[in-house]
Amino acid sequence: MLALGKLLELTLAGREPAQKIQLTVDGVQMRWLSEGALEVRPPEAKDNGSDLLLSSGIHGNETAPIELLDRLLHGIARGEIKPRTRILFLFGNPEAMRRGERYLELDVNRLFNGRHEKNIGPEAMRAAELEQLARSFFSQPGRSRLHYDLHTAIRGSKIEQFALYPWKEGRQHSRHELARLNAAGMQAVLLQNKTSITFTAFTYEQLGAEAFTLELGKARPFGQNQSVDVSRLETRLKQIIEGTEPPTSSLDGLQLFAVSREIIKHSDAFLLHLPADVENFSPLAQGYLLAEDVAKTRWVIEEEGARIIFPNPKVKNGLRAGILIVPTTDAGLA
Ligand SMILES: O=C(O)CCC(=O)N[C@@H](CCC(=O)O)C(=O)O
Ligand SMILES: [Zn+2]
Repeated sequence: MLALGKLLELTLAGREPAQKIQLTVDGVQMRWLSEGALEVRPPEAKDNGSDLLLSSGIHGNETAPIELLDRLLHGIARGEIKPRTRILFLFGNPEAMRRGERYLELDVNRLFNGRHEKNIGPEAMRAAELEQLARSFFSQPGRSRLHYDLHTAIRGSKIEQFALYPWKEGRQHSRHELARLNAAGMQAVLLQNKTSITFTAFTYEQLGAEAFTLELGKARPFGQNQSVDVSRLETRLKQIIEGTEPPTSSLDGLQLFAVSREIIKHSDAFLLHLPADVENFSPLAQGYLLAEDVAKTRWVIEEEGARIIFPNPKVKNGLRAGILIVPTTDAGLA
């Protein structure tokens, strides 16, 4: 296998490859751009005009998505997967990956869309670099742009695999992209309704990509991901990469949710009234006191059919400590 196919090994070892550009037997070019960043370019005659950004390791302890991208890269480097798309592979937070931690000082996925400029340290610099790599990758006009940022969650989930779809004023969510996610094994999609500071919010809002955060199961250390079944996503990604994706338009079985409220932790006095092992998508009854904070702030459930995802009272003050969601329909899709 070509040495550049071992991007994960290089990244975990903190090494730069001796040779920055390599060609596979089929003339596919692999180009190392920076730590944890590699571009794959098909021969011009094979290029189908699609640009695909695949990122993982934005949170260093979410290893199933890192292992998935590693397998895809190996397949390409061995000539077993024959790309017709341009691809940018990114491992988001290499130092956190080496330490097996979500982040070191700052959560990289809260540093996009301008936030890195208001912070200092290696993670703020990395977020700036990731923005630059994505901006440069998606700079070619006339090509389709798709970004999947792959994650696993801190806790178990009543719905194992789901996507979060960013929002931008004046732009409609795409039915076609949801059908694609359905075919890739996602069981639910959460439609955002305001701007955000995540990586996919940046590529969606500023670079015009279709962009999704994909949650694939529970976070576990390297080599312990047997229970995280990414087979349907992996198959779909290979098809997208090779330009052999079967057409699909079905949203059958796909559950849609809208954000009702983000629970923001304002102070160290923040209290979240949920058991530590509560699962994502757990239902919450109307009238339930979910959280309390300074100045007598109270979060009481008013919504019918409310559920909670990503509850986390340990986030830094000012950040989201959970998302309240409600069921929605496909009425607003384009
Ligand atoms: O399990 C959790 O609490 C967090 C899992 C995770 O990392 N999720 C992403 C979602 C990003 C988005 O909102 O699109 C995150 O919190 O960064
Ligand atoms: Zn994550």
